[in-house]
Amino acid sequence: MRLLPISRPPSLCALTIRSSTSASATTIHHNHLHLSSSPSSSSSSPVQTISIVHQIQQQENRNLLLHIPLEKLFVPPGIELSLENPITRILRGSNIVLSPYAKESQISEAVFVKSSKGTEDCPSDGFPEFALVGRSNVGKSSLLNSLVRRRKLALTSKKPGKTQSINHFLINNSWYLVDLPGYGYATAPQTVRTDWDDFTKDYFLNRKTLVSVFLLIDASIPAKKIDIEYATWLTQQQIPMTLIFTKCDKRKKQKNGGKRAEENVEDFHVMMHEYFQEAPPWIMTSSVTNQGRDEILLHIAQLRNYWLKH
Ligand SMILES: Nc1nc2c(ncn2[C@@H]2O[C@H](COP(=O)(O)OP(=O)(O)OP(=O)(O)O)[C@@H](O)[C@H]2O)c(=O)[nH]1
Ligand SMILES: [Mg+2]
Repeated sequence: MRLLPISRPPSLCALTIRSSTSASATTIHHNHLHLSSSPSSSSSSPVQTISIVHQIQQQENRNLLLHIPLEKLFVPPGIELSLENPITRILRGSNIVLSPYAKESQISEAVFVKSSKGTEDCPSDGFPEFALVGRSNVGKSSLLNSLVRRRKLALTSKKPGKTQSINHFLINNSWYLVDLPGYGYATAPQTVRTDWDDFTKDYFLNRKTLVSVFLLIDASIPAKKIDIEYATWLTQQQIPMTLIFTKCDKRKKQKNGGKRAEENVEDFHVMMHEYFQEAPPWIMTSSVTNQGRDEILLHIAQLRNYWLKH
């Protein structure tokens, strides 16, 4: 098995940490991060260099290494990374560190509850919820179906603009997945589109039980300006956001920019770099191969369980 590193700008390759003790080295075991101390020969100052290496199994059986600097990891609430706590699991195909809160992640029941036209109409039982948003056709409804392992719970379509309201799906009778209308192009008239945008943004700003917005980005094409704008808006409004890269199963095509999914993901991070003070959680997925399904469910579980306890 040959592991090929992805080329990337130097700024994204490694994090340098000042340490009061001797310099340290990092050993990576697949998705585990293992920090350990060892003397450094290349540096006279006590400096520690750490990078996280990710192994991503590609559809065509290529293995790629994805380097994630420590500062770009998403450390969920409830844990701290330190040399005293040396082995930490990173969710495959993501920058998300696993915490002890990631319990009871699997879905045993999913029920469509209601379609709402505004935040006030949404269910009022206080259960925590996670909302899927993204450009029309990015794969929101497909991802929801993949997560709940039902082919047709949320309606999908090749034609953009299928989902037109706030749709609540009750999971395990204790939390919600919420399917939202897409932004960007849609076959609906401009006035109706503006309406969706308004009520979606009002929902983000005013929904008290919203734990995280899942912003879906199509990884089979280069990032769109509108995705950057949406991510920036959510960040500016301090709305918790997880970036979900979709369609990672698709092969690269010249007409779509000629880049592999992980290269488009990397480009997106580079473009967003200046807007984020802290790295948001991100994860690579496919609703065709179900890549990332268990990982998203673990991510949801740890955010949800922490939210319920605090
Ligand atoms: N290859 C591939 N195709 C996908 C994936 N996810 C969705 N699609 C396809 O993309 C198209 C749009 O999927 P939807 O799930 O309806 O997209 P949506 O974001 O809910 O769209 P709107 O409701 O219109 O905003 C469909 O033809 C899906 O089959 C994926 O992971 N891989
Ligand atoms: Mg949809």
